[in-house]
Amino acid sequence: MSSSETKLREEICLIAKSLFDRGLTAGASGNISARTEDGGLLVSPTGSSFGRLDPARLSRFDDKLNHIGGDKPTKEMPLHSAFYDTRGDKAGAIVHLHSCHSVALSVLPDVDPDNMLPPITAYGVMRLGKVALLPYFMPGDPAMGGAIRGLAGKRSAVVLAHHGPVVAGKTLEAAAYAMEELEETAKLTLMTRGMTPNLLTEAQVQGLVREFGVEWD
Ligand SMILES: O=C(CO)COP(=O)(O)O
Ligand SMILES: [Zn+2]
Repeated sequence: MSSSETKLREEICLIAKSLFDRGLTAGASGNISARTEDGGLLVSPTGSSFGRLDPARLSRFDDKLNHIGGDKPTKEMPLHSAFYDTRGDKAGAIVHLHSCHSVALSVLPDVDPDNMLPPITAYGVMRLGKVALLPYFMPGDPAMGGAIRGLAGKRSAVVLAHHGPVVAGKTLEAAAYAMEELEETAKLTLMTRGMTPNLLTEAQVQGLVREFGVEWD
């Protein structure tokens, strides 16, 4: 095994444990994947806990998405592969969690499905762009992949209603950072709901879009 793959396996498990330890996903929920140097994928096994992923047991796929090693992969492979297929180089890793505030916001009325998070903080806008709210699907339903494909690669982050957020990043670290901003922004949104908070203005949002190349179309 290449040293970069050994390093990536360790990074996946470290980041997953950090997310789990801070309560961003509980029990055996969530899944994570990252592109390997040879164009394949490393993926968390189905039924595994983010608190105890084992680098040696991660599911390994080749560049044709054949399962070539490790434990049985997450049942959300169609979700992950839809992001990789539609976002090209912009998707080097995918993180899916069951994060409390994101899920709470996903079930409230009057949430804009095209842009579910109000522009409260600069980092929320910078790291996420517009976040789409997708309808409910049963966990493992391959139709989730179809819903992601329907976004045509224009969104790096979505929330599945009654379920949880999914974020694609260029790197695993970028995907994790964006995921943390998503959950923090959902929390701030709930904390300030009904209080008519001041939001970033359209001009301030557009300034971030230009300066940081945020996807906002
Ligand atoms: O979050 C999950 C389903 O949406 C967890 O499923 P897996 O254990 O198969 O990854
Ligand atoms: Zn899930």
